[in-house]
Amino acid sequence: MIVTIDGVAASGKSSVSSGVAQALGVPYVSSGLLYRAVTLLGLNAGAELADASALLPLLPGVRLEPLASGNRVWNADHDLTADLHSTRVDGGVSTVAALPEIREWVDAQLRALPAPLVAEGRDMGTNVFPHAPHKFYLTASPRVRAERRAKERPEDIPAIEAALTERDRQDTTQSAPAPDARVIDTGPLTLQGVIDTILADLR
Ligand SMILES: Nc1ncnc2c1ncn2[C@@H]1O[C@H](COP(=O)(O)OP(=O)(O)OP(=O)(O)O)[C@@H](O)[C@H]1O
Ligand SMILES: Nc1ccn([C@H]2C[C@H](O)[C@@H](COP(=O)(O)O)O2)c(=O)n1
Repeated sequence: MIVTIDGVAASGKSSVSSGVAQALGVPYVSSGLLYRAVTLLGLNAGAELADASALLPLLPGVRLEPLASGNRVWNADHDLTADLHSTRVDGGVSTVAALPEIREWVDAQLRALPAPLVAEGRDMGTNVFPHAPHKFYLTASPRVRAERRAKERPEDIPAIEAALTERDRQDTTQSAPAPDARVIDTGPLTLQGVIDTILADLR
């Protein structure tokens, strides 16, 4: 069984997916971490982020470890995870995620994983696992998402909100909900409330 949880930036996808996966006793996979890892390696190498041919040679050592408690991304024996959620990576990741060659590489990594699993991102329900029997799509207003993010980042709420809105705009192409996804506005819900809503639907 595959459960897909897509949604806009900072809508709670990874926190909710982790909670749902732990309740089900299965792993979850955060596809955005792979796009973030490609971006980090590209930035560190001084590569042009819009040039797939400069990025693809950096990827053979990249491996995602889909633990239910939190995913980790490795480049050979170097753990990249702690560096993937920086403002620097946020600023470049949409450029990388727009490259068809990089999307193909990410999709292949995800499809190679064994079911059952919870998969989160933007196009899990539409493109990567279109036949998944259970699909969800998380939303919340930019202000609500920025207020949540501000608890984890040094920037102020208006700056975070502006960056999230810009990333939503850049990611629009791959971010449409699947027609058969249940859309959940997480704004009025607690994190546990969203997890419980999904678990109730699955039962
Ligand atoms: N329903 C909720 N109520 C309150 N806080 C929440 C809720 N959902 C998520 N959060 C908090 O919002 C923040 C962002 O959540 P999370 O990182 O899971 O989102 P995301 O969609 O995976 O983000 P990104 O797109 O940047 O990878 C976290 O601090 C998380 O604890
Ligand atoms: N399936 C996916 C997952 C992610 N992306 C892109 C778009 C995001 O800006 C970026 C980082 O993802 P996040 O950590 O915010 O979930 O990666 C995508 O295009 N498709």
